[in-house]
Amino acid sequence: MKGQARRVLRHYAPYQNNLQSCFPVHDLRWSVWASPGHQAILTPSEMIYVIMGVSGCGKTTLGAYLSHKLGWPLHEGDDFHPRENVEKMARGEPLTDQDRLPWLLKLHDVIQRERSSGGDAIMVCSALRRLYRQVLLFGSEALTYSSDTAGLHMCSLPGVWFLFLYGTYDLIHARMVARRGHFMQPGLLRSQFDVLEPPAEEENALLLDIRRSTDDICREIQEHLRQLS
Ligand SMILES: Nc1ncnc2c1ncn2[C@@H]1O[C@H](COP(=O)(O)OP(=O)(O)OP(=O)(O)O)[C@@H](O)[C@H]1O
Ligand SMILES: O=C(O)[C@H](O)[C@@H](O)[C@H](O)[C@H](O)CO
Repeated sequence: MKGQARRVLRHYAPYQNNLQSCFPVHDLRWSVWASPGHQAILTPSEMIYVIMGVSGCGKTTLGAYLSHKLGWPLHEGDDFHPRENVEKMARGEPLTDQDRLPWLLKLHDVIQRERSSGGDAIMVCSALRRLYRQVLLFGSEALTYSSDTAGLHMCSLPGVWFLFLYGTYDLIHARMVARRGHFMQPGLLRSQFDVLEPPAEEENALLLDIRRSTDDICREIQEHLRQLS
């Protein structure tokens, strides 16, 4: 068992009898689930960074860079879109919630697999709306809660952090126009901003300004990782 996991178990042992129901401990990289009369169960979940933001904000660029720096596997969300979605975007039509849902569920499965195998990983996914992020974390369960309940209780999972790349429309549009050979048209950027719901703090989000270089952004993420360890 890892040193950190041992420390976590020691810390929570005295409180175990007072716990009324199963609950996740949110601020730890290791997931600990405890319930009355049961030993805390340690599940193997290391860190998963989901790089999010509108099209053209630099997700793929940062994902590749970070994956190389950290030696973590990279899951590129675009590779999981069904062909119809890619064709739709290439025609200049924005995706709807219905188009995105099966894609988000597939990405949820990837996150689940990584969490249960205890590996670190990076995922690139626009994750524009809060509900999309909840589907990434909780799968179809996120759809069965009312928005109030979901807003209160289903906003984060231990060991999964959203890295939100933010910047102005003009900066991102200029980068998209300069980019070559990508199916996503700059004309779709406005619709991406229309749908975007920036992540709130309780969603385990780190906000990263895209005016900085990829290397600078990467350093901040490495610092974040050091602080959590
Ligand atoms: N920090 C940065 N500084 C300057 N240019 C950048 C930076 N990050 C990315 N770029 C450039 O911006 C463009 C968009 O980046 P990228 O393709 O990584 O965005 P994306 O969010 O993955 O887009 P999409 O969601 O459409 O696939 C690319 O041409 C890339 O080289
Ligand atoms: O949610 C969405 O609308 C899509 O994921 C888009 O963000 C594209 O996949 C991406 O931007 C193109 O690479």
